[in-house]
Amino acid sequence: MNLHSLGFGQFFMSQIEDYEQEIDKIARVLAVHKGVLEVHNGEISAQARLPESINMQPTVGDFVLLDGLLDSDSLAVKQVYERKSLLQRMAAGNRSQVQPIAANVDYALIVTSMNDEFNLSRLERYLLAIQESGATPVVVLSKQDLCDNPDDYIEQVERIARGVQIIPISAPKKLGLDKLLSLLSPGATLVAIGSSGVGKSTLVNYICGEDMQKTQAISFFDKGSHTTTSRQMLQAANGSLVIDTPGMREFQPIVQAETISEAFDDIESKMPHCRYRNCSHTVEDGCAILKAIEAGDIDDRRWKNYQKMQREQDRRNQAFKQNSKLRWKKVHLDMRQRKKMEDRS
Ligand SMILES: Nc1nc2c(ncn2[C@@H]2O[C@H](COP(=O)(O)OP(=O)(O)OP(=O)(O)O)[C@@H](O)[C@H]2O)c(=O)[nH]1
Ligand SMILES: [Zn+2]
Repeated sequence: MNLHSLGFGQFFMSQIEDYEQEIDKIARVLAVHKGVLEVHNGEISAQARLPESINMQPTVGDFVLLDGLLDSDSLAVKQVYERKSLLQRMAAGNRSQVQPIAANVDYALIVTSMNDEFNLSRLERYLLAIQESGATPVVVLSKQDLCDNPDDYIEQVERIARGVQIIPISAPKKLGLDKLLSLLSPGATLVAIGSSGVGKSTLVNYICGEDMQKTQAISFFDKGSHTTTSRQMLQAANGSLVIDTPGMREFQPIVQAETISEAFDDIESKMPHCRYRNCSHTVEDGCAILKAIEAGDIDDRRWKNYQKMQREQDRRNQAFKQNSKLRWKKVHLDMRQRKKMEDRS
């Protein structure tokens, strides 16, 4: 066991300035608690403090440089390495704050159950966030044992997620496990995301093996003292790394305009065919979108979701702009204040 068995590779090596100095002080973040990180270097785990002056806020899956060896008494994070991928969303409740979910993920499993919980618009939103993150999305359709028509669900997903692997599973019937396991390779990182109760933790236990706690090389912190409200990384018996996340009630992905355009190309490619250049696609005669919806070429649901994501993107841009304006205002005020003080002295 070493850092490489935790997914450390060339991408991170190339960021190391002084190999001899740094390599023994690098670790991966297993969990984040208030101001304290649980880290592991493939051999031992440790806790590290998070100074306020850090270059970026670490999250589960990050590789960090510490200020000492992992067996030191008191450790702090010195640096967070650039990420291979970063899954994030807008914080629920605070519409101008970005919340990282997991870093350096290879596969992001969107878990959704084949029952009333199933929601294509939400799935679309998860898919866009993953596309933006740099990870590969996989759709896991859970609770197949409770469903009479799994093929209906699979077809619906296929329509909105072209080229994305779809894996129907049942934990009690042990269906789909082989397909899931084929994604796992030593050092690969997976994250499971989705609403509460869809079976993420069940899936993670399923992947990691029932007797995970015993077989695992990574010794995990006492689960009893941390509630399942926090994200954490576990290691499966075959050496892949799996991140469990708490259910998300509200999911606003952070996506660039280009990502939206790419994902909704079926919609945007019709817009130039509207009769009027500035068509609002609401009431106009000769609107290609309205026509396509009417003809059933575009799903009304998908159109609404597209519009919602566009609106959210506009609002985010506004909020970010506002934030940076405020920051600059403060910088200028500080500067003026300092100048005054200097003038006086
Ligand atoms: N019948 C059936 N039940 C399942 C399956 N997977 C999970 N469950 C059950 O669904 C319930 C919720 O499963 P969890 O794994 O805790 O769901 P979760 O997504 O981790 O939920 P949160 O931790 O709240 O986000 C549990 O009672 C599981 O036993 C499945 O494939 N079939
Ligand atoms: Zn139009």
